[in-house]
Amino acid sequence: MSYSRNKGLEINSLTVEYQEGHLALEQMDLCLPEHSIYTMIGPSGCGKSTLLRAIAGLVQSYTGEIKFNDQSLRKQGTALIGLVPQNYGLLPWKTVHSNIRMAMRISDSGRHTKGQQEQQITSWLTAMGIADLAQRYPLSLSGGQQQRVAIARAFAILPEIMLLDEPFSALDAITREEIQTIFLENWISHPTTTLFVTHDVEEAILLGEKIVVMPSNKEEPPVIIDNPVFQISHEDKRDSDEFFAQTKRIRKVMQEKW
Ligand SMILES: Nc1ncnc2c1ncn2[C@@H]1O[C@H](COP(=O)(O)OP(=O)(O)OP(=O)(O)O)[C@@H](O)[C@H]1O
Repeated sequence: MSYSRNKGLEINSLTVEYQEGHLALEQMDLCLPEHSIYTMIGPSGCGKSTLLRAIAGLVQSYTGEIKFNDQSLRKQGTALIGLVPQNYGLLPWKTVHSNIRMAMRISDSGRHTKGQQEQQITSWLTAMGIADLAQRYPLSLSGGQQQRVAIARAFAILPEIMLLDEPFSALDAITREEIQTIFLENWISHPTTTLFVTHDVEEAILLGEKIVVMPSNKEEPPVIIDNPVFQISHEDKRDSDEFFAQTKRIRKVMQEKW
């Protein structure tokens, strides 16, 4: 299936200042065409989480513009956004199932029947390998299990924009590879406009159509790198010459910009 690419997500001159004199982001510009997936890496404190939180509407005191298909995201309800935050963002007093169910109820606005929603929840929990945890509460789960619930919840609401803040950081290496594959398969069948923050260079190369490298100097613009590895079939990526060349290229940019 081919998707039209509208303007998508546009960040124009975004500046966030939590405390006077301390800029978390300074005049940042970035564009992600609709239905694209970009990965982002950057040094700690360069403003990656702040960017995701501003797009998601959790940070409102910013200057500049954030638009999706020409509509300002300042207006609530402009676009349905799925956010997987670093702290997972689960409600501790709700079970795993209820956490996902509630997000779907809020976002669905009558598009799907209760039965269809239940089917979706079961299918996402199964895909994430946590179907047996449906009736548990978040605080009784490991970090990696909570992370998988947060990912299942973000997928289940079928968002127009997906924002992920180091979503696989708490997973062991094998589970991480499995979930990366599931994640990418899902993105291919539902190509939501996606910005994926990671500290892992390999993960950035495996999952991004383009890779955004944030500089440590906030006055400098992000470096956007084309990623030919994205075109290679997922299981062959790690062993390809392009993957090694891309790793070298990105490390060089990191050395220059961090
Ligand atoms: N709620 C807040 N109040 C004050 N300052 C904040 C707040 N949140 C973040 N900051 C500051 O804003 C800057 C950017 O933080 P942010 O969390 O966006 O960086 P990051 O690139 O996501 O870092 P990391 O990779 O460590 O998660 C940092 O200097 C941080 O200390």
